[in-house]
Amino acid sequence: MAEGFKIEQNHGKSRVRVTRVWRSVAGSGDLIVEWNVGVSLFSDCLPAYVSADNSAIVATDSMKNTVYAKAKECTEVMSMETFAVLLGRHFTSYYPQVTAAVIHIVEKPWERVAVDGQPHSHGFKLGSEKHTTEVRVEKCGTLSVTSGIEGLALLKTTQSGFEGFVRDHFTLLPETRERMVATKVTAAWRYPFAHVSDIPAKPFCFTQRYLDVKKVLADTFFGSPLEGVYSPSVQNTLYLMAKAVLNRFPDIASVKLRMPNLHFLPVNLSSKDNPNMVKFADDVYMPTDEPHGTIEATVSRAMSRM
Ligand SMILES: O=c1[nH]c(=O)c2[nH]c(=O)[nH]c2[nH]1
Repeated sequence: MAEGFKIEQNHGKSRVRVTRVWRSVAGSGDLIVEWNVGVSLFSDCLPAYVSADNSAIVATDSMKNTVYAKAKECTEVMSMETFAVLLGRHFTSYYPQVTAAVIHIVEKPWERVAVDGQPHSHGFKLGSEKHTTEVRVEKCGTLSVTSGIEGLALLKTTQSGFEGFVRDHFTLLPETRERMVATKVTAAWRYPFAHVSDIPAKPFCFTQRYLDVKKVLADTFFGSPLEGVYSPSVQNTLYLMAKAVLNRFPDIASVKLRMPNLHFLPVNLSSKDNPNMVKFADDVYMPTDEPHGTIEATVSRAMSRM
């Protein structure tokens, strides 16, 4: 409470870009990660807002420097979830006035290349979808860790339709059992670690889990290699994808999926003189993501915490 007003505040540094290289990691050559780090600190610094007293403020410039200093200290390979917990623990234990820290990281998808079928010891190329994490650490050690995927672009040329929806005065869309379906999945799931002491020591468990969840999501979207699986709507496919993740990983309590419906519109072109210039036969489409449908849901186990 200040001067009769309530103020909730936090401050931090966004888009701190850091690259860490670990040299000659056993059996695989150099390892590189490129992280885009966001730090938000919740601290008792009301006087800065109310009476221009900056004495409790941790400079956002110092937060940025801390990211580089801690990356330097990480001499062993580390997942970005573990790095985020490490940063959160540092900020909440080093500064008395900091009550909580939220660390957000997006990893740039550098992937090791193969040359003549052999993994390259120090060559990488950029992939597409990104691994994300958000970690909140409280001073008392209470923890929340979510991980996610951003930009997982998936497409099927068939085995998709959309029927039985509301038809009214404004409806033009024909019903179909044959269409393309494409999306760019954003996913987030929460781990069960409730305290900083619960974080597992195994360095790759978060990274491996990210790869496993991504595979379950994509495999469920596509179905088997030859027949595939029919999608009656993006909504139903989203639900089946989330359910598959929850069934496969009992320690994940809830999954949030955002799946835009990126349209491929049938192309029919005609004029009075040329009525059949381009007649659509499931072959020529106009891709467009503007506008696009937005389908989003969080699927949880009953009694989950997310
Ligand atoms: O899978 C779909 N879900 C919708 O909600 C929707 N709405 C729409 O126009 N096309 C589609 N497709």
